[in-house]
Amino acid sequence: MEFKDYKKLSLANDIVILTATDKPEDDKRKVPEKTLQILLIKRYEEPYNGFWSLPGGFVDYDKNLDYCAREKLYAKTGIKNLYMEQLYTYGDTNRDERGRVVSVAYLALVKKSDITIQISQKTDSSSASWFSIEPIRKADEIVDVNLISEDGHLIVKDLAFDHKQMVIDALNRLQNKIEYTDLAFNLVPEFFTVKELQMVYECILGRAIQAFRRKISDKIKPADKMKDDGSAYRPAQLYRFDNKHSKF
Ligand SMILES: O=P(O)(O)OC[C@H]1O[C@@H](O)[C@H](O)[C@@H]1O
Repeated sequence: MEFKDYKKLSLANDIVILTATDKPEDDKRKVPEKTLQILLIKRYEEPYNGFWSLPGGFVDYDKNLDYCAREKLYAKTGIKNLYMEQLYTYGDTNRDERGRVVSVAYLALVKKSDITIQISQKTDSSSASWFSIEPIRKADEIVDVNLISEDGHLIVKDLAFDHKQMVIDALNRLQNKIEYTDLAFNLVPEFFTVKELQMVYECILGRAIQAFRRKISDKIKPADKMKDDGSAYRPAQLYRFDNKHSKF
């Protein structure tokens, strides 16, 4: 067969954008636990009209794949310059009823403080929203997920297309990579306490980590600052990422 004889496919990008944020905390004296959140977009057209979905879209014929993913992300959410890696390629023949659409999914990590303002500036910001992630694990693997709106009222169990599987795969990727890479530092501000960093690791892994300070010590360095939250307690030392050991 010649090139012209092969039927052409359509190509899409989808992006799993994750951030870590404080869980609502009753006891104001404690460092709040963290929860992972994901940015979803509401669809206002068929297929899956009215469903929540990952930000994404079709790849432009004349643009590079990674460039397109970043451009679509910016167009739909106002976010740019964030950590992003390819996750997986989703190619089931029936994944999109409009035709043969293969989607290359990306995992993006972002500090929430960097992007809140940009989202609120978007004209259609009402269609973009953060959801807290409640992973369902079997042994150590994440096998399903519930997504809960920030006010806790809406629980999303199904997403458009195969996007829920993309979310599950992204969470497993993050969980598997976090212990041997520096990925977690994309989810904390420039200055953080050891306890805050530990909470980020623990919410990704879904379990407590013993002797965390010792395990992390060669990746962080003290900053010339203390965290004073106004409480009667001693201010905590702030640290920053020490990227001399970075694998990136
Ligand atoms: O959002 P539109 O442009 O309709 O279509 C793009 C979507 O079509 C799906 O196959 C992809 O997963 C992507 O999210």
